[in-house]
Amino acid sequence: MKTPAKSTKLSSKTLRRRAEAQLKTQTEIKQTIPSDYAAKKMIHELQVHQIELEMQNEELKQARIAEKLHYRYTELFEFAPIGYFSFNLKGVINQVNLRGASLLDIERANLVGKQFSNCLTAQDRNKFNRCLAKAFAGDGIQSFEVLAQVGKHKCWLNIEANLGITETDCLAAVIDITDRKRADEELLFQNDEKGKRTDELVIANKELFFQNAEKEKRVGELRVAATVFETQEGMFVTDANLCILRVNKAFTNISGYSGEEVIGQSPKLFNSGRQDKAFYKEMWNSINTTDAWRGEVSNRSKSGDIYAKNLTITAVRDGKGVVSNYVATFRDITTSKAASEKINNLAYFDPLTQLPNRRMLLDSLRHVLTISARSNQHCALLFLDLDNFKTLNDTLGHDVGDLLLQQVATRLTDCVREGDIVARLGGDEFVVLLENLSLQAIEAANKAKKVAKKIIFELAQYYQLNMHRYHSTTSIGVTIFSGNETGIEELLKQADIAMYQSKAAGRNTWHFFNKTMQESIIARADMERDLRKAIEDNQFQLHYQAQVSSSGQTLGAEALIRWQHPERGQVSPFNFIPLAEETGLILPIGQWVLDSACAQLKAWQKNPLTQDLVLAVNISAKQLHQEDFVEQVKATLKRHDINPARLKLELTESMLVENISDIITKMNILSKIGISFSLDDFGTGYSSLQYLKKLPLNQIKIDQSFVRDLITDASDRAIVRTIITMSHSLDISVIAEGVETVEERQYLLDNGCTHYQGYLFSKPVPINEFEVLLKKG
Ligand SMILES: Nc1nc2c(ncn2[C@@H]2O[C@H](COP(=O)(O)O[C@H]3[C@@H](O)[C@H](n4cnc5c(=O)[nH]c(N)nc54)O[C@@H]3COP(=O)(O)O)[C@@H](O)[C@H]2O)c(=O)[nH]1
Repeated sequence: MKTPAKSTKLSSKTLRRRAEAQLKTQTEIKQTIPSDYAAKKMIHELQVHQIELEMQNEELKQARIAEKLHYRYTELFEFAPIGYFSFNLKGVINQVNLRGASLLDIERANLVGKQFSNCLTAQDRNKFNRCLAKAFAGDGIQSFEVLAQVGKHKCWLNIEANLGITETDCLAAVIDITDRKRADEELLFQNDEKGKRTDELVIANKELFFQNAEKEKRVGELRVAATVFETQEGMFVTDANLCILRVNKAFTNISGYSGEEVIGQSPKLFNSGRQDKAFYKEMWNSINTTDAWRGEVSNRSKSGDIYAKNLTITAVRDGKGVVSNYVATFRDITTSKAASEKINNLAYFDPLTQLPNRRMLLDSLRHVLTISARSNQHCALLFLDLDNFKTLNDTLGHDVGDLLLQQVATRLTDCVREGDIVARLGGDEFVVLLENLSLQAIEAANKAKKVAKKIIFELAQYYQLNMHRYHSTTSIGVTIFSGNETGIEELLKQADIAMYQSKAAGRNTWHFFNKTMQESIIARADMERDLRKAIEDNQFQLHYQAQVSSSGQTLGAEALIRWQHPERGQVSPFNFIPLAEETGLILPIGQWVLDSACAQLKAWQKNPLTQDLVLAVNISAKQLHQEDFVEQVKATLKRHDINPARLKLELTESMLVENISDIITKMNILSKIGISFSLDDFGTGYSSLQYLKKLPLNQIKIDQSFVRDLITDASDRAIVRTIITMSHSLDISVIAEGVETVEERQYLLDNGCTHYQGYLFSKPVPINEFEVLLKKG
């Protein structure tokens, strides 16, 4: 601490001068100055001296105040409760108050001139030096805590250091914060302890919570166990000796036995006798080795009824691993079993005949193919289709049809060995699968042939269908196979193809499948595909063949369709019309022909040379049997606005077998509006004079098969003459087709046939050629 500056005593000269200066400013003193010089001077001297005295007094007074202040300040400095230090740049103590020295417990005199950092613990010395340097650098007050080595003790000091006013030293206030530090540490420790205790409390809480949860769980488990025991499933518990200890309500419901009736008894009480010893042996084997068994058993209820149940037996072991109990749970599956059997039946059996259905057949075939692949045994697949079944259904009704199917099923089953499969595919189609016929294909075929013959014979026997005695036949296709090289669908197709051959061969017979037959079927499928495309792409054309009178005049023409196939060239109607009829494609084709013919008639109507020509159009059975056939024809006529008298529809004899009354009605309607009818291929079919009379026919066409050998064949001549005579007697005009020679024409003319069609006059030709011929006359 610096000593305050002492009051410097004024020199007498200075004092005199100041007193003189002050006297000049004191007017009241001047007024009292006497006029006498000496007196004046003395008074002046006295006055100056008085002022000098006053000034000295004042100076003394000020010095005393300063001294007092100094001591006060020193007192404050020395006895302040804070240690004050002054350090130089190197950290050497310049000054220190008493508190500072006592903080470090070192005599003040021993501190001044020493490094302060020497009083600190080694680890805090750098910290002190760093902070001191910052203070000297003018970084403001540096506040930091250091640990000082005070004698044998350590003491925490808080230092606040700042650069002094002179900037030559650094002033620092130092306080002992050891107690606070300890209190902090204590607090920290206590907090730590508190934290630890809180953690322990949390753990304890958790443990308690877990214990409660466990308890809850166990209570819940017991509740669940109790509930489970009383579920829909029957349950009983036995001891290790199979003595029943407990049963649940469902047990009583299912078995009919109350708890009292069975507790203490053995489960043998429920035996139905349907399971043999081996069954139980296997069951106990499983329980003894795996502690469980699951399966289906039939048991006897108290009432004596047998019921099926799904049973699970579980062995319960005690802590030592010894079986203490057995728990049996079971469900009555009598109803669900019956239901699943029913479902299975519906899925795999035909409900009408109870025979396996298509799905079951396919499954069986798959199995047979696998077995055959291993054994090399030949098997046979017979595909059956009842002949004219549709007619029976249509005439006597479906109920009667169903009766026939049922009886057929029984007869078929009787025709084959046990193990062979008879299945119904649907409708009137059945399949017979004959297994393990022979290692030799020939022998297998012979055996299959025998079965096929037997089936043909048995199915051809009379059936009693309610009130009706009915005769039916069947067509069979047979394919022989061995191994699994040919797929299931392929085998069915082969047998089907063979069956169609039997149909084509007149029905009521059997045929073996052969490759040629398959090829023709494939060709037919190709043709059908092409025919559909032909309709879409309009690949058809009409050719016209003249119909002439005995004088050679062209009365009209027959429109004959031609198919210009993009790859095959011209396809004959002989090849595609039958297929079109079978597939129904004849309907769009027939309509196209009718439309084209009418369009041609419309064109002819405008020309005097052609306006009287009659155009004959072939109508197929399918077309004629359409319900709206009449409307279609009328609409076509209207669309083209042509005279109906110029249109002639050619029907064939064979078309007149079915629904004759409907045909007559249709013909009559069309006939009334002027359309004429010609009966084609006459003599080749089943001609009944009976219906001939009823039909509104305008013309009969003698089939070319009778004309072809007319000159050489007497019977053809006789037929032709008969047809001509009959036509005349029915007052129907007659035309002969296929007239190729003058002799044929002459014979026909000589016998009264005056209209002809044939190569002698013209082949069927395109319209432009036909019109050229017309012009030529
Ligand atoms: N439903 C429809 N059937 C049609 C249609 N167009 C033809 N057909 C029928 O196709 C069969 C074959 O007809 P096509 O090959 O045209 O044969 C006809 C004539 O070309 C042939 N013919 C005529 N004259 C002679 C002859 O002197 N010699 C000889 N070898 N053949 C001759 O006869 C067939 C005429 O048949 P038809 O109808 O019976 O008068 C045939 O059955 C056609 O009916 C059609 O558009 N729709």
